[in-house]
Amino acid sequence: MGRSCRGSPPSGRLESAHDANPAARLSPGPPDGGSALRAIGWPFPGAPAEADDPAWRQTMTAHPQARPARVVAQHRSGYLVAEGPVDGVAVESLPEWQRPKFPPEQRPAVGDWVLVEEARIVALLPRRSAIKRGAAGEHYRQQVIAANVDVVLVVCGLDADFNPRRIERYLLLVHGGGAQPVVVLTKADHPGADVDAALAALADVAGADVPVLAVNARDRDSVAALATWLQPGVSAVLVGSSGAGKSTLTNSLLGSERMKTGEVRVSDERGRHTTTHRALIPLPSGACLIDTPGMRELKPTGEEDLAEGGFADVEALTEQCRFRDCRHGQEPGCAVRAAIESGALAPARYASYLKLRDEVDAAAGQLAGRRGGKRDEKVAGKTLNKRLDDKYGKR
Ligand SMILES: Nc1nc2c(ncn2[C@@H]2O[C@H](COP(=O)(O)OP(=O)(O)OP(=O)(O)O)[C@@H](O)[C@H]2O)c(=O)[nH]1
Ligand SMILES: [Zn+2]
Repeated sequence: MGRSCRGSPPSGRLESAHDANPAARLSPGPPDGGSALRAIGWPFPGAPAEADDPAWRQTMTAHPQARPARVVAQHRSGYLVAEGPVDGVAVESLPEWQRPKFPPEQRPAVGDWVLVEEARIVALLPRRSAIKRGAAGEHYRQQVIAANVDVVLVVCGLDADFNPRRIERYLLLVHGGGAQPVVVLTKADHPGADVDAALAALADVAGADVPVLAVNARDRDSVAALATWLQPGVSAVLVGSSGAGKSTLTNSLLGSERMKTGEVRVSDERGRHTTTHRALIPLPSGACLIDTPGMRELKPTGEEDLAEGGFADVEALTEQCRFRDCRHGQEPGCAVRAAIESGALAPARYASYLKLRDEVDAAAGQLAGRRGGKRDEKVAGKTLNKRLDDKYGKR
């Protein structure tokens, strides 16, 4: 979504006019017409039953007694869900989600919207976007880190943390998940910060469709530049390495000091209180931040597209090599080497491309193996390798 509009808010489709409608009174959901849900990222104005998404309306019609709620956390045998900017409550999962064979990426994750009836989830509203990563382990898995994310703020400090390669990686992984990435360079106020140099270093990393902003995360006025992407109904997440300024940014967006870890108490199924991380943070702007652990180490899932995910320039070069299976070594007519020699392609960016390409390929092979079932793993991997060879040349 919003991929073509540099600098414009992602909420155009979220704000289609739905004025007060008498049907709202008959709708499931809280009596306030949905504003409590809206504070935690419900993507549509107006009452829940008026959701501007036919699939959502259909699911809600099938469960007229149920109420929409957002998943805040996964729980031993169920989920914690919230119906507004209040503590989550424990609800039971749909039985099929508990089956060991059920694909983990199809189970609700933080940020998913579900329909709840008497402390039981009765349906999952179709996911509109997802930030996924490949999960390490013997069996290849995809892990949904956060669902229904509209905006991903890729946070990177303009100090020693500044690393175009890491930003590249985040952008590749965010791409394809359906969310708009925005690069936020913090610590612009540091004496050593060179904003112009950083923007130049990111010129081919963040394409025309990825806004880049330099801010002082401690300064509310500076952070106000993000308002465009944080309008009502928008769900945003912050990604970035430790110390990049995510908490500082969150506090400035909140306009008040908040505990660093945002601990809150929730009731578990026995009515006991446990302490947990607050996953949905309503912002004064009307947007909602999803703060979930697990965003730190992002590994490709195998579904990323290097050309569309920020490496269109390098992919285009590889297609100009004289030999289709060029390995960009000593072959004559190699467009990649020529570009590096002429300075048109930074060696570090090319190295990063190769590394990410290998990671994506490896994950894609495992993914194909998994999708094809255990027995077919080799065959599926071969087919995929052939496709990759056609695409990238033999390696
Ligand atoms: N001067 C200045 N300091 C900043 C800025 N952003 C962050 N800092 C400081 O950098 C340090 C780390 O910032 P945090 O907000 O804790 O970083 P974080 O990304 O939340 O780190 P983790 O919680 O470890 O993931 C703190 O001392 C902040 O005050 C900025 O834009 N300007
Ligand atoms: Zn070549």
